[in-house]
Amino acid sequence: MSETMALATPPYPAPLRHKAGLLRRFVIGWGSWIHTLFEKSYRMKMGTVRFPLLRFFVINDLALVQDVLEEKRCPWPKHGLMTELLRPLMGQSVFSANGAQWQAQRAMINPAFAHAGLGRAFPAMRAAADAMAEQLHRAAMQGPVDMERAMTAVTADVIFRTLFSQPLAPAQADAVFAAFARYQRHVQPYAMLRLYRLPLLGRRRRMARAAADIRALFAPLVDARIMARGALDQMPAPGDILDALLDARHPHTGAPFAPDDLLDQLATLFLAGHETSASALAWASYLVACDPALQDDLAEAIAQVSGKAALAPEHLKALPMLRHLFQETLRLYPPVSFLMREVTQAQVMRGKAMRPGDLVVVSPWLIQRNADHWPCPHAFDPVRFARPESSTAAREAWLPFGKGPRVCIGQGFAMQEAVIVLATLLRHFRLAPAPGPAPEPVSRLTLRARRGIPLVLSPRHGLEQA
Ligand code: HEM
Repeated sequence: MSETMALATPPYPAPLRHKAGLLRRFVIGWGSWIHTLFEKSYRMKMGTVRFPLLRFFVINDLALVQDVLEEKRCPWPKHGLMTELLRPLMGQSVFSANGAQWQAQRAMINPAFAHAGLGRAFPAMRAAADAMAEQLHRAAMQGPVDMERAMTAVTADVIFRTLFSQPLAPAQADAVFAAFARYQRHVQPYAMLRLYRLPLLGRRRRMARAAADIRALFAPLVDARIMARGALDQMPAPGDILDALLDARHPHTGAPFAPDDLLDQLATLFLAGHETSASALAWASYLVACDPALQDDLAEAIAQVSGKAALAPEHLKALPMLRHLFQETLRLYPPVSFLMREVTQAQVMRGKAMRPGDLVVVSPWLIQRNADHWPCPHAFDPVRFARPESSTAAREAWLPFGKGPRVCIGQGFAMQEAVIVLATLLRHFRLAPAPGPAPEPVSRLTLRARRGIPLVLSPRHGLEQA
């Protein structure tokens, strides 16, 4: 395997030599957070960044990270700025709510989420991955394929099937991709204008329009399901997440979700459930495209494990290297690169005085690229996840899904989905980077590539299932 070869360093923005001043940070931060980082950001235990509106404390020290994310000493709610950035898309849902409201929502969603139990979700994931392969065979004949778009289509299809028991049409998936890209384009300047206390220049309206385009997908499906449940008492319910959300009751009041709240939760599960996975899968396909030896080893392992049979749950267990590829991708390109929390009590951390309202940033991007935890931190080395000496780092300094009570509800779902999608992709195609510049990661709400991730896909005859 590629273990003995020199390790490749996939693209990331060259850190600035020194911390940028207010004006420079505004200009650079307009397009992407990670471009404002400077060399010391990748080494320091804790740093401070001042904006006219807010002070940010960036915490990389693992003991402090645990203190914040585990909330053992005091509450560390999601910061109001983050809630504001997400509100048009998700309302006040389980991703952004705090305190008792969040607790009740999570309690109502947890059983709904058991409906996405991994065994149960498997067929939906496999069907979406097979549909992806079919579409990609057609698309690949036209030239390089943008993997960001392709991975959005398949992950949106997976979550749609799990939520609503029906596939998402490719045209709908494209519309979601375009609307979310518009949202991302406006949200980053919005955040900068807010932080600098400047007029928002219509950004809020444009974000609301993009969000409405995405949310419009759901209302007709909910209405149709409610009617069907009323009319067809005798018919078995599909038993998907929508059914479970309709049956969910508030732990104290016994009330169901109000119609708007239900839409907020559906939009949240849809967006959190596909945008992040799409980003990581697009980077994973790029990383493997740049390592032909690894790619051939993986394709051979998939063929050995499953032959030409349809993928089954037991095949996934026998493909640890595919899992390590995805873990390493999430280390290098965490889709949620910054977690934001609010200081609720005045306190001192590493000699820095914090006041209520200050913003604390825990950054998977920085922690997972810190040389104190990871040797050759910017290099692509999936095998590191197989080495016993990485186990402490993998436990403590690998947090693409967050940690503590607010840890991602879909972690197991995402890992299973990734292995199915990557196995299907590698079974059908040999991947190579398209000619032209390497993709450039930019981080806004999620981490994406500035101009997409184009790959050349050549059919691998003989390995795809019969
Ligand atoms: C590679 C894929 C994924 C990544 C990297 C990811 C990452 C994250 C992270 C970092 C958080 C915590 C944010 C914070 O602490 O501020 C989170 C929360 C969440 N994620 Fe994921 N996620 C992924 C896939 C999914 C999937 C597939 C679903 C649903 C099907 C999902 C649903 C959620 C929800 C509902 C929350 C909010 C949990 C709460 O606050 O109680 N995510 N995710």
